[in-house]
Amino acid sequence: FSRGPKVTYVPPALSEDESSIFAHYESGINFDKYDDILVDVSGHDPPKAIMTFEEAALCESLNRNVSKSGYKKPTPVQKHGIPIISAGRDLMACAQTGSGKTAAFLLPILQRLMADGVAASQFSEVQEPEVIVVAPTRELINQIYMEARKFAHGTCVRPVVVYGGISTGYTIREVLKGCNVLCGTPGRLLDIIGRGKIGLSKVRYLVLDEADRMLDMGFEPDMRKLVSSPGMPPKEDRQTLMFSATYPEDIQRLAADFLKTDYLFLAVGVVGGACSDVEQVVVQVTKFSKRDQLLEVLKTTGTERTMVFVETKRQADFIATFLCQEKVPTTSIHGDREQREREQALGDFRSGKCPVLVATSVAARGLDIKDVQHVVNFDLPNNIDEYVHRIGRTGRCGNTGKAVCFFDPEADGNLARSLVKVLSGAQQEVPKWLEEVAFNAHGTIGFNPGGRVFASTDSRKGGSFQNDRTTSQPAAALGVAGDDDEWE
Ligand SMILES: Nc1ncnc2c1ncn2[C@@H]1O[C@H](COP(=O)(O)OP(=O)(O)OP(=O)(O)O)[C@@H](O)[C@H]1O
Repeated sequence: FSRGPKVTYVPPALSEDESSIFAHYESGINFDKYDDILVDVSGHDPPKAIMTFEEAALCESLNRNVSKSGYKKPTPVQKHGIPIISAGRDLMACAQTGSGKTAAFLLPILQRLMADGVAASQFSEVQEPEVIVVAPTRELINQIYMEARKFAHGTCVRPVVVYGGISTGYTIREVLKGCNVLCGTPGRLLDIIGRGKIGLSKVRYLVLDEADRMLDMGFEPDMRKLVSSPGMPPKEDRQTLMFSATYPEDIQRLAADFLKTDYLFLAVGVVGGACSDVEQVVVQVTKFSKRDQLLEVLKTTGTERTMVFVETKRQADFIATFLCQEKVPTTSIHGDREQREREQALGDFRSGKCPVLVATSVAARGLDIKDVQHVVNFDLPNNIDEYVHRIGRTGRCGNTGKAVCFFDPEADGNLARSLVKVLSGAQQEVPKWLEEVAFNAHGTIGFNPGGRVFASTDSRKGGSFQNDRTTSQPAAALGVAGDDDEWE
C-alpha cells in the first residue's frame, strides 16, 4: 500500500474543549419541510418510525450529546433509520444530501454499544472493534470520526480513525490505545488489518457511507476483501448498513451481496434527487469564457463561502492560482496535495480565511461545512450522481444555497438530459436552450423534462427505475474524481 516516500505527517492534536467538540451550525428555515418529504420503506416487516429523539430511548450520555449538538428533532432518515438499526435489521438508506445520515447510523450503534456495556479495551497489541465504518475520502472519514467522537463524548466507547496520508506508526499507536468504532478509508484500513493489528471477530456493525461509491469499480474489490478478511463475521452474523444520496440500480443489486436477504430499503424522497433547498442555475459557456464568468460569479457572491469544482488536479491548481492573482483569497484541495496541505486547505476554508475552495470531485461527497453558500461547477462531472453530491455541499440541514453550473454544450452535451431531469425533479427552472441541447442529444424517445423523473425505488421491486442511471459506470472510467484523482 505504500506509494512513494514514507509518510510522516501526524495531524494536530484535537481540542478536548467541549465548545469545539460540539461546535455546530444551526438548522435552516427549511428544516421543518423535511417532514413533507415522501418516505418509502420497502422490505419485510419494517419497524415503526420514531417522531422524537425521546422515542429513540437513548441513554443519558447520548441524549446529552445529542442536545449539546443542537439537535431538537430527528430528520426523516433518522426517524426511520434509527428504529430499523435498533431492531437489528440490515439497511440500505437513500436520503438527500445534508439530511443527517451520519447521526442516523451513529446514534443507534452507539446506543447498542452503551446498552451492552462496551468499553474501550486497554492498550493491547490487537484491537477488536465492534464497529467498522468506511467512506471513500480521507476528509470525509475524518469528519465521520469527529461526529462519532462527539456523540461518544463522556462515554467509554472509543472511536479511532485511520486514513492514507498520515504516519502509519502514529495511526497504529492510536488504534492500539483502544478501539471500538474504527473509521477508515479502505486502503489504510486493509493495511492495518493486514498488519495483524485489528481482529475482526467482534465486528457487529459494518457501515458503508457513500455506499454507491464504495461499491463501484474503484472500491468494490477492497470491500470484498474487507468482508472476506479472516475473522470478519459473515453477513448473517453482523449488521450491514449502507447510506448514500444516490444509488444506481446495478450498485443496489451488487450491494445485496453484502446484506442479509431481508434488508430494508429506505428512500427519503427520490433516489438520487438533488436537494431542493439548493437553487440551481445553469449558465451556458464556452471553454474560453469560463474563467471570466467565474470571476463574474465570484464578484456577485462576495466573500461568502464558495466551492468551485473542476475536472482535474492540474486545473484545480491552475484556477486557484488564477483566482489568487485576481485577489480572491482561494485555496485548493485535490489528490496531488499532501495530506498536511489538504487539511490546511479545508481548515482555511472552514474558518473563512479562504472563502473560496477549488476542488476536484475528491471533495464532492459528504463534506459538511458551515456556511457554504455557493457551489460552482466550473467543469461539469460526467456523471449526474456526482453533480448531485457536489451541489449538496450547500443547502444542508434545511439551509438554503445556490449552485451555478457552467454548461459547455460542446463538452457537456452527454449530461444535458440527466441534468434536465435533476433540475425538474428539484422544481428548478430548466433553461429553454438546455432542453434543446438535451432534446437534440437524445432524440424524443423517453424524453420527458417536466414529468416525474426518478422512481424512489428499491431495485428488488424490479425494473421501475426511470432514470439514466441503470448502469453505474466506475468513477475512474468516467473521470468522476477529476480523471486521475485519488480518493483516499
Ligand atoms: N436532527 C438534526 N437536527 C439538527 N441538525 C442535524 C440533525 N441531524 C443532522 N444534523 C446536522 O446536519 C448536517 C448534515 O448532516 P450529515 O453530514 O449527516 O448529512 P448527510 O445526509 O450525511 O449528507 P451527505 O449526503 O452530503 O453526506 C450536519 O451538520 C449535522 O450535524
